[in-house]
Amino acid sequence: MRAEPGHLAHLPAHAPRGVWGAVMLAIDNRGAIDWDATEETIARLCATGVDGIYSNGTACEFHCQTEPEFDRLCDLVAAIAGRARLPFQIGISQSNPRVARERLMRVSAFRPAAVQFTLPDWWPPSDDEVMRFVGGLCETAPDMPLVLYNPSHAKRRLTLEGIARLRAAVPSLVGAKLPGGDASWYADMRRELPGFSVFVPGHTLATGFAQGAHGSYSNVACLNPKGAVTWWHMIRTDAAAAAEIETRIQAFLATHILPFRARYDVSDAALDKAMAAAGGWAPLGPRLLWPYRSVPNEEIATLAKAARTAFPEWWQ
Ligand SMILES: CC(=O)N[C@H]1[C@H]([C@H](O)[C@H](O)CO)O[C@](O)(C(=O)O)C[C@@H]1O
Repeated sequence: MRAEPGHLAHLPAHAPRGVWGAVMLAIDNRGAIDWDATEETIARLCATGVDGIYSNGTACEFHCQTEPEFDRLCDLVAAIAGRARLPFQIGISQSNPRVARERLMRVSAFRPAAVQFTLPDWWPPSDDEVMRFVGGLCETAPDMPLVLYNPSHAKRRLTLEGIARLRAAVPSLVGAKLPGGDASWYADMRRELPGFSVFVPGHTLATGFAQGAHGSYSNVACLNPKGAVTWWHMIRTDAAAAAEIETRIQAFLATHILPFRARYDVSDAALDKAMAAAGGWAPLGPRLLWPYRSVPNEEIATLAKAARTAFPEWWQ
């Protein structure tokens, strides 16, 4: 069974939907955060028509930020998104659960639309510990909508049934950011999580939406936020055209992006930032914070050309 085309309408009003753009950090030649360029990047992202922006996902290198950097970035994101009247989410994710809880306490003051969190990560938490952790986040900020970020590289992966149990116990859990799956995964998702916002990877959004997903914290928006927004509109109005674009996106990733993993031994954050640098919509290079490796600068011009050849309509 396919999902109702109107499945977005079945979400509660405050649940996230659509294409959200990742805040990414501009890094200077010495390896420090370039705050001016980062500010400019966030402002440009806000002007692209995305449904919202979020900071401190993987692409934002949350795992490498110090606490003062985290606070400064939250301040910046809240100010710029506020000025643009755009919803924003902040990730409080941290492998140390007590530090994550402290981040949650501090960001509540900025009134984000929701907060994203990963599970405690050094020692994989048991079911009971997961429940205590998420319950504790809810106690810390009872009115804050929570979004679980449980990617495929998380040390503890929850099943859809596990997420449903968590949601039953913690009603402020409104959504999750998940790797998605095949048709049977989506069938399980529709059964287990009705009215719950499920976001899937950017390059699978057309097939994901057709099967009941509600949006994406999107890698396609790293490459070209306006293009990702146009595509999202198409996904809801012209499924055949949207599927054709998805085929092109996946071919582009397979041919031009994923090979960087083996060639340079880089992380997903490095792939996202290489795409952003090639997209050229912001003063952003491919460099990551220490100690992570990046796609070398010399690759960006070739990648930029490949992107414009693959999606000429996005750079007109
Ligand atoms: C393929 C894709 O869209 N990847 C995106 C992922 C996934 O949305 C998430 O891991 C769920 O699979 O989130 C990010 O890492 C993040 O939040 O910074 C950005 C990245 O571009």
